[in-house]
Amino acid sequence: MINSPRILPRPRRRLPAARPPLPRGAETVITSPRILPRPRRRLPAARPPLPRGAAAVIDSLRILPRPRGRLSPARPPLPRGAAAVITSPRILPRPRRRLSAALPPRPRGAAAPPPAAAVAVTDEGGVGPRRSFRISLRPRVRVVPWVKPPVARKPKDPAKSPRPSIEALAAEWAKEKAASGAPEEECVLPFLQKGAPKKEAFRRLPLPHTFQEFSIDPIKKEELDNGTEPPPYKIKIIPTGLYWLAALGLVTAQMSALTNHFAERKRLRSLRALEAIEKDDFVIEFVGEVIDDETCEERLEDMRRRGDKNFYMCKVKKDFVIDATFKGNDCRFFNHSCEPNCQLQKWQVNGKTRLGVFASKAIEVGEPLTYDYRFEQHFGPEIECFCGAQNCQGNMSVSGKD
Ligand SMILES: C[S@@+](CC[C@H](N)C(=O)[O-])C[C@H]1O[C@@H](n2cnc3c(N)ncnc32)[C@H](O)[C@@H]1O
Repeated sequence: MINSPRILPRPRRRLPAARPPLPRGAETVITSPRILPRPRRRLPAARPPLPRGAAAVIDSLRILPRPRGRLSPARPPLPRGAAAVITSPRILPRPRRRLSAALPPRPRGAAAPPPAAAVAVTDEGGVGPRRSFRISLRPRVRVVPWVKPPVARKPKDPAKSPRPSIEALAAEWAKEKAASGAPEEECVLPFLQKGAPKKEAFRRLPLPHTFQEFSIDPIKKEELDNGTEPPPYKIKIIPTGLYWLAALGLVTAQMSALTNHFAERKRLRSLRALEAIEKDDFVIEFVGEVIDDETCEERLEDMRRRGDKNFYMCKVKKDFVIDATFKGNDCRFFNHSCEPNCQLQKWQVNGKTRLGVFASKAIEVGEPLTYDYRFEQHFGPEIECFCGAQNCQGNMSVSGKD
């Protein structure tokens, strides 16, 4: 499992210089995911220069002055039980020297920040659900480890029996599996095997996916229940070989059309595996706001009017649309592929319908994670498909179905 973000070299093509270059050694902290627009041209220079050393909190289109004390104390905690809201990226100041000085030091002996989830988001540009201005990621940009804020725990209900541990559930699962006649080696859970990364138990659930297993994922559940923000998505910039070819002067008219095509592809934010995933493994749950058809239509209309290109809705059934536009987890970054390595499945868990992504083949570390939207009920206009698969259908028919 890769725990630290790898920032790969910036592609050759220069990004629009809408933003002045960061001073040497400056760092930017990306603390929460935000799908940024793909500005066609330069953004209007309406943004006044920040005063020296000032930090900006970007919340939609408003640039707020930095509060005196902590970075964003103005944001009230979410109500209990509310889903974690992914609303805005917080850009920390561009300090003259080291950014880390601006962050509170980790107390002695404190645990290291939590490792990455089983998946990482790579930013190759993208169009977001809300208009904002572009954040230029420069080669020196570094993702600073996220320190989990203290969790507001719910008081325990003494009447409720304590939740069984993962190990207890695993033992129960192994017993069931053995009873079903499975060979001995299949009755051992991968994450309990010697040398297996401990975190795996909490990030992904093993085979087979009983309802019980599907409904336990303590970390994900906690993120959704306690109203804290989920960990930031790791951003990687993947260079495209085509830019090197372009630099070598091999660009013909056809070639430039191809480059444009790939430049389009490059803008796709994608999700990559941070650990090897076996076939049929549970990868992640598709979560978001559950909205009815009417709200869904309204939101789609808003998005069309704004010219949004990325859609994050998935229709489960009538009046049951999961919208990960404003609230969601890494699952919202799964791209479509005509030759996917995952599959979105509908599950009934304790009487509730839930969506889970499962690996449809063995997946290597670093591989982009995809599923086929055409077999799922995804929304959005019919758009050209950039999946690059040999059997690519050319477009994604992603209109909603009942
Ligand atoms: C659920 S989002 C996936 C994450 C998205 N790439 C992003 O940057 O946020 C779905 C959107 O991604 C884009 N997308 C996903 N797969 C694509 C593909 N194969 N070709 C073109 N666009 C794709 C489409 O704009 C689609 O509406």
